[in-house]
Amino acid sequence: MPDTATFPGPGASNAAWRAFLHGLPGVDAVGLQERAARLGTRSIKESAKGFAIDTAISMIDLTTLEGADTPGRVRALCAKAAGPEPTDRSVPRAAAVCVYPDLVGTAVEALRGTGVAVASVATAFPSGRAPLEAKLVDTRAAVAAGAAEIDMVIDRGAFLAGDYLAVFEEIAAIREACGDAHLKVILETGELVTYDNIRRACWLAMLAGADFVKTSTGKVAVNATPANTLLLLLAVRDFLAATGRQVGVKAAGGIRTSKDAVKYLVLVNETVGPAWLTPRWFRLGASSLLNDLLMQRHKLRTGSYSGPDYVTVD
Ligand SMILES: O=C[C@H](O)COP(=O)(O)O
Repeated sequence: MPDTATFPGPGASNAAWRAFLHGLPGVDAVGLQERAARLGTRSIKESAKGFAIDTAISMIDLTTLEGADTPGRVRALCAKAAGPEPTDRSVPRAAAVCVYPDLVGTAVEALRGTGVAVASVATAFPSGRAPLEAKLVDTRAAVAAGAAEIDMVIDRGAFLAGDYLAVFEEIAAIREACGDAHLKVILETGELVTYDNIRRACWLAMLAGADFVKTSTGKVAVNATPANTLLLLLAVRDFLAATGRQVGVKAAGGIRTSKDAVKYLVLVNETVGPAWLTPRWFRLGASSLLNDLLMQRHKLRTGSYSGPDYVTVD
């Protein structure tokens, strides 16, 4: 675990950042994948399944990030996030609804008084390719419209070119533009090529002020995986030990089944433990997971799957 004495201080040069990030311990890729796979096969007791499903529902950032999104679609999603099963009030609400910045106002209106947060992607999502000034405008607009959480994506081009200082400064500037809103930093792990790079990007984001580190946009070939999520969990654990500051983790992209969601909860429980096992510190970013969780919940309670009319279309 890195010592705080080795952290680059304010005004550190790119060379200092490079020395710090490349001085982090290398990732044992085979060991990481084996550990993630082993934890993924761990079964949970039948009695704990209901709790796990409800916990997963409460951790969802219910997401729609399509060019064809409409206010009507966002309102329907908000209704679903606030009351996933209208005839059963025991179903927990989702943690947040995640939308593009121009739809934040619609979501804020629809979710008022429900306790569900509005999250918005910003900073030229999903590519991250725009001038910093445009990214700041994007972020401020989303916050001004009422977003309580901003999901920013890092500039992978700068990171892969070794321009760590630029990535650090950009995250720090967006963190400042967020004001009271929480900042989730999307590393886009599927484009960072190596596990060592994922660990470096994660430390860079945490040191720049990220409230959450998030695996993926959901828009590339490889999104959340148990291995890259495990790597983030180990980093936030080490960061807490080194600095006393807790950072959340969001696994996002490609998580569609209850089985997968429960695997992520087992990963959290077995690595960083109950301190992260709440929506405050762990999220599942997903556009089409909720229905499967609702169907499994119904099966657990009644012994049979519901008919096709039981859940609304995602
Ligand atoms: O942040 C959430 C992701 O964009 C959702 O990805 P997904 O559509 O694969 O569930």
